[in-house]
Amino acid sequence: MSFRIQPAPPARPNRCQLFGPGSRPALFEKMAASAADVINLDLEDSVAPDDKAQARRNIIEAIGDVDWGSKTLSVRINALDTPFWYRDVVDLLENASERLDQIMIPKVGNAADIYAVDALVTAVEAARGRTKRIGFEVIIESAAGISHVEEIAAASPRLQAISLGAADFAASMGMATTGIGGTQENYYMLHEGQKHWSDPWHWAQAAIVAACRTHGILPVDGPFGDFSDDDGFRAQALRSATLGMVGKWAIHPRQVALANEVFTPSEKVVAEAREILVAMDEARKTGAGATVYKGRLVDIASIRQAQMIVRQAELINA
Ligand SMILES: CC(=O)SCCNC(=O)CCNC(=O)[C@H](O)C(C)(C)COP(=O)(O)OP(=O)(O)OC[C@H]1O[C@@H](n2cnc3c(N)ncnc32)[C@H](O)[C@@H]1OP(=O)(O)O
Ligand SMILES: O=CC(=O)O
Ligand SMILES: [Mg+2]
Repeated sequence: MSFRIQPAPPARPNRCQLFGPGSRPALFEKMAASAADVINLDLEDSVAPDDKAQARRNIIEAIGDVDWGSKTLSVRINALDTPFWYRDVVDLLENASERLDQIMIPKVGNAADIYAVDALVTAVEAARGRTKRIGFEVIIESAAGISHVEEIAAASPRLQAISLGAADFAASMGMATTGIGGTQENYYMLHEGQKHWSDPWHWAQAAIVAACRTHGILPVDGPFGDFSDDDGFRAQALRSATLGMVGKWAIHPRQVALANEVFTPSEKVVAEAREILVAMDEARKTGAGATVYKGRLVDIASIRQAQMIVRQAELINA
């Protein structure tokens, strides 16, 4: 471990982030009643330019009027290369109730993007005497974003979560696909005449996880576009969880239960983690740093792995 201890990420569940367009207020109560940990009301790409102003009004009203329970409530603003984003920030922070937890900044390309939003948010908060400090979450979904992911993760103490946005990421990278996440037909290795599919999102996810873990931020997998493909969603989510991500977006309500299932450690996994902690405690009493659990090595690093799983389970059940 470096001299600088790895900071812990925000201690809240983030297994599923359910999105809905701000231009469809009829969905808001349904989103609030869902089992998602985080709600993302969208002002960006699911809202047509002519509907942006009305969507802002819908969202501001709903933040105060809808019972969002204990969910984390987030609004995705428009990107910094549009004429909409400053008005999103100003209107939200001047008019929305303090129930709002976060704003999500899409298409961030470098730390300066976050600095710019932070400066505006800080000024409006001070001017309006808002007592609750708004958190940020961002989407890495461009070549610039992934190239600067570490400086982005370090950019603001407001930052709570970073998501991979597979759709815009693919577009920015010039990837030969119109699919949003998941297996890509042409991304395979050939071995003795057999195709073995690889994961084109893997490296970007791993880079995001590393940047997030370095700076105490939640790494999240973004959208999976084909909402009729439950198995495909589950496979993508399982890969993300294995890499260290804590949750995944749902762009349709049927994906919420799938994300919750994958990102909630199963009873079996938690029981095994607890057994490893007990085995290592026994080993410690005999002065050993390593022991055998179910025929395999466990050592002091296994304590940290097991603790991550137990902590995640405790967070969800809190
Ligand atoms: C690449 C990106 O940026 S992804 C993030 C931005 N995109 C989004 O926010 C899109 C979010 N999703 C949606 O807009 C919609 O789910 C769509 C357009 C994909 C599909 O909408 P519909 O055609 O209405 O879906 P469908 O008919 O299957 O809906 C089934 C039920 O779920 C409800 N529902 C649909 N979407 C949502 C949602 N996002 N949240 C909550 N409930 C929803 C419908 O109202 C319907 O309810 P009912 O049974 O009471 O009538
Ligand atoms: O905003 C999300 C994406 O995939 O693009
Ligand atoms: Mg996008």
